[in-house]
Amino acid sequence: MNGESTRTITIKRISHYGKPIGYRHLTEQGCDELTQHEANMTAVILDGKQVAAEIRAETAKEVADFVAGGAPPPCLTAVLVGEDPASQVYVRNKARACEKAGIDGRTHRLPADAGQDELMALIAELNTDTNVNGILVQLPLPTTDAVRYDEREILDAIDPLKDVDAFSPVNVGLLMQGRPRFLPCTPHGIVQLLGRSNLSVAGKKVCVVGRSDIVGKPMAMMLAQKTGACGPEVANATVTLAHSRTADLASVCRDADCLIAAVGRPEMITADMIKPGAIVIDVGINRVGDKLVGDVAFDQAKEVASAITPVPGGVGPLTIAMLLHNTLAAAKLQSGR
Ligand SMILES: Nc1nc2c(c(=O)[nH]1)N[C@@H](CN(C=O)c1ccc(C(=O)N[C@@H](CCC(=O)O)C(=O)O)cc1)CN2
Repeated sequence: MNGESTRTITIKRISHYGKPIGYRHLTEQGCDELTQHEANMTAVILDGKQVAAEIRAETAKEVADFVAGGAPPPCLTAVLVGEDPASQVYVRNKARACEKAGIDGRTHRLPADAGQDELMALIAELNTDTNVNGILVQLPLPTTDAVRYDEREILDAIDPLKDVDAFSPVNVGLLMQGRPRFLPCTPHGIVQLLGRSNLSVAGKKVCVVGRSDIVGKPMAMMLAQKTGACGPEVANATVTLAHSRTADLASVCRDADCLIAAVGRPEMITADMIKPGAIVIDVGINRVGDKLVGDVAFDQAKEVASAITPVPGGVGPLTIAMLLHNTLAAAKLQSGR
């Protein structure tokens, strides 16, 4: 053998919703690598719409069972301040998704210049309304010449038991401690997408780019938790939380087995920043002209990655699916059923 080490490899083909996703090479050393790249395939496209439809169907079934048990339909109230076109679309889509799942979806609209006091008064009213199980304030809040909202004060005012976005300090703290009440919708959607695609990040290096309260920070926290703390799907990753001030961002990204981009800068993650065979999750939704693009330069990234989410049709649809899930969870929590 000339002193050379041998490498016994078992190749296991894996798939995502019936489509071949690549191969796992199981070596003697116990190393488990996704090496679709070596197999000379372009990345599998992770279909967020399909996974979201599956989760929404499961939630609809659970809602029907809950109501059949004598409970009123869960009620989600969205608060939309101003007329931002994207926010209007998201709120409308949330209402439609609620209706399809058997959830009572309501929307309160306030003018952009309603002001902090009026918005705080509405939150106080919704907190005490026993018919309302979930409350969300659509973000971002508008800024006008006359009015600037204190977003933190508003999110802090939402009753944590009705906080289906999981943005309140109590729910953030519970997640941090590994005993979440509600999981924030976008990171939870990503965990579901990975888990349901049989993509494990346990023991792997994950780099989350972007430290927002909505995605980056909770995402990092969830992936680093022990098995079971944030659901059975994905945990035990070694996580790096990178951001705009990270030194040599490209090499930090390139070191990751799974790269999650949530920075809000169109196509800033280029192919040279991706480790061959890495899983790439694109959370960005950027409007460039009349096109919607992610934070990842998709066409070049898919030649390097083993699996990648598209924009649109990747992470976005999962956000609303997980919101329905949280609304049902809130209704169950409040009814004690
Ligand atoms: N209170 C909240 N505000 C915001 C959240 C949130 O989770 N809670 N997240 C985003 C907006 N958002 C939901 O509110 C959201 C964004 C995108 C999608 C989505 O399905 N995107 C589609 C593309 C849709 C399009 O054409 O614009 C996709 O990616 O395929 C759903 C929900 C900020 N605010």
